[in-house]
Amino acid sequence: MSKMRVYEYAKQVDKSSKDIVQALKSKGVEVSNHMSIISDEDIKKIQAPAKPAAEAPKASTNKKTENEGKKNTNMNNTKNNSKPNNRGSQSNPRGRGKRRGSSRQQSKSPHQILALPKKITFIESLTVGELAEKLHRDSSEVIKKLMKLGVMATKNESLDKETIELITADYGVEVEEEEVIDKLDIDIYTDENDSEENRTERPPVVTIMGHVDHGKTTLLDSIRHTKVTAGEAGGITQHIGAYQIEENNKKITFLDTPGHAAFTTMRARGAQVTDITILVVAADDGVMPQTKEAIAHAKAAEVPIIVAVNKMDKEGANPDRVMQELTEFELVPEAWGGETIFVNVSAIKGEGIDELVEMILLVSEVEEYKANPDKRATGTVIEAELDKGKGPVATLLVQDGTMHVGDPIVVGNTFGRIRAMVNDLGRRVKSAAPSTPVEITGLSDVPQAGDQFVVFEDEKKARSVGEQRAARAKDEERNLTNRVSIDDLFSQIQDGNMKEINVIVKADVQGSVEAVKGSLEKIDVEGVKINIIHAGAGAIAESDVILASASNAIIIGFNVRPDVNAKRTADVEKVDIRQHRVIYDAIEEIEAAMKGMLDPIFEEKVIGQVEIRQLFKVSKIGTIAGSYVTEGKITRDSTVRLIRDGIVIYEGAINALKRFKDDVKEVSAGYECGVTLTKFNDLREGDVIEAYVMEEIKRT
Ligand SMILES: Nc1nc2c(ncn2[C@@H]2O[C@H](COP(=O)(O)OP(=O)(O)OP(=O)(O)O)[C@@H](O)[C@H]2O)c(=O)[nH]1
Repeated sequence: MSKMRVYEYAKQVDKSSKDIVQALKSKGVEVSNHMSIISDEDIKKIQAPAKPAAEAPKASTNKKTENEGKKNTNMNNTKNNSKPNNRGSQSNPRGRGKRRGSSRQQSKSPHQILALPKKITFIESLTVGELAEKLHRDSSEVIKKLMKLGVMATKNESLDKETIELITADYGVEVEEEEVIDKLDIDIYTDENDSEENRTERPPVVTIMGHVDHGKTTLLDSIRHTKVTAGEAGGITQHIGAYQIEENNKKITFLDTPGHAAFTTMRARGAQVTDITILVVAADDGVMPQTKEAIAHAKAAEVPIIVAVNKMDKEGANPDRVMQELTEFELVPEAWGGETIFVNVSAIKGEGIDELVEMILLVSEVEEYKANPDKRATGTVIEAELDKGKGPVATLLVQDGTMHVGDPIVVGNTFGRIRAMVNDLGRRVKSAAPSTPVEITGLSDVPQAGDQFVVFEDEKKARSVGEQRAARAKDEERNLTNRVSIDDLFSQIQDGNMKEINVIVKADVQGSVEAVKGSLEKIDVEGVKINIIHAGAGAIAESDVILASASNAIIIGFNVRPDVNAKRTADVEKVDIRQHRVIYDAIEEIEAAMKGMLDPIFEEKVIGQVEIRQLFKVSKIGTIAGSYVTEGKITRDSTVRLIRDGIVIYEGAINALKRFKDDVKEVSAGYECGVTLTKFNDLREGDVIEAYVMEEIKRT
């Protein structure tokens, strides 16, 4: 009994919480409101010497009951006399059970006091009316009590947990929030039949990540060819998105879906499949943007990293430089006193593969990956597609338990019975142990990569859960009206739906990233926090959009553009990408949106993309970009942006747009053209010119 809330104490001594807060403050006790927690010592400070210490609970309870009784009688009288209609309207919107409650109240004589319940329960929230009913009190009485606490609520308004607790405490009624068990959560159907002794060693699951062209695919192929003997493979290896090798009777599972995508999509969907990440860094190129991104992903997932320094056969190979560069990311080689394993390899020549495999086994020995093969299987979807002949096919990674042909299964929002299983060697198998990837058929629909699966005990249950999950997913999709966008930030903040704004920041250079981050964090709009969930240098990638979609975030791009995939995904997922060239503009826009002061804006509409294929230097004119319109069209009067590797190099106007020798007004997709830009000559082959116009957008 050493701690209580201000309002509890206030009730005991029959004073208002406000008075108590003031009294406490005047004695130097730091309290902010009725919910603040105070100790016996604090209480002592404000107790007048004449008044005995806090009344014995018994006495105060009695007093309260008396009080409540009186109030209740009054309320009933008032209502009966002056508001006869209220009652009818009150029972209207209620459900059956609830109506019974109110009719019970109705049948009582106005003078008869209904006892308060000892305890009430609720799920998530209650409306004022529902709470009143549970307390056997009239709504207007509860509304008055709320007013006293400074809460203005109508009968149909929902109350949050804290307010429900306040009111019930005021009545001296116990309250408990009931946890809802989601019958459609497949986790609850996993096989409970588990114990530590049943868990045995399982193969590690390895993902290969690294910068474009550093040799991920070549390394995966090389490992597979070196370690899977031709005889075993029967000459045909099957691409199922993952494969297993065996070395010294120990297996290793490799995911060969592109590492980053696998990581981001799966992690965005809450799945963690990777045990070890191989970070491939080309010895002649060193640490590059995607190397950094890969490190960030692996670290966020707390997955151990083994560095494979690739392309050692190349003349310019400089493994020391790679090591040096990686120390900045806390990847320090053992030779230099660190803990990170570095292996020099040449994927193309198959050199260093043995050592790499050995190191993977070493890490897995240390980490002791375990699973229980004697229970119903659970795991994650690696890949899935619709096959014309076979129907939905999915590669599943069994993460725990053993899967058998014939098992009833729920996979994401679909279900089925496993008709056939094929392993990575293209062979039909009857069962799949932990860490084994298998391609299955027999599902009723195509699941998504990253979906979880659970083998069920009986098929009927699997069907019922699967069907309901599918229905719910459909509903959710329908309800996914709008993700957060700048335009509706203010209304969401106003509605109280938005307490935190998730933001992803992408900029051309790290310096800008830091600057944008810093300024965003400084924005101060009452009660709303900006939460930067990811920030980095480089183009806006699909993984950024997926992350934004998973966390309902806005992407702010500073001097960078989304690539094609990112743009497509952003359209589908309705992710708001805001692009700016001046940091101040970006900050101002967010701040204005948060305050509901957005000016009517012109929005840019990209009308086409042009790829520069060949350059012609003409002494008087400058550089002419021999180009090809890949998408949409380019017009003479459109504004253009020159993009190189996702970074905006130039923004301005077209100087001349020609087809052959003629000036033209516009050129459409599929045609070649010659372009010169106003006051800009540093064009390169492979650059992309994006043409856009500004359109006024009507706010809805
Ligand atoms: N000399 C040399 N070239 C290599 C080696 N490994 C890969 N390459 C070459 O580097 C290029 C890129 O290799 P990939 O395996 O496609 O690289 P990646 O990282 O999978 O590339 P993306 O899939 O585009 O991200 C190819 O031309 C390979 O032949 C190596 O060990 N030595």
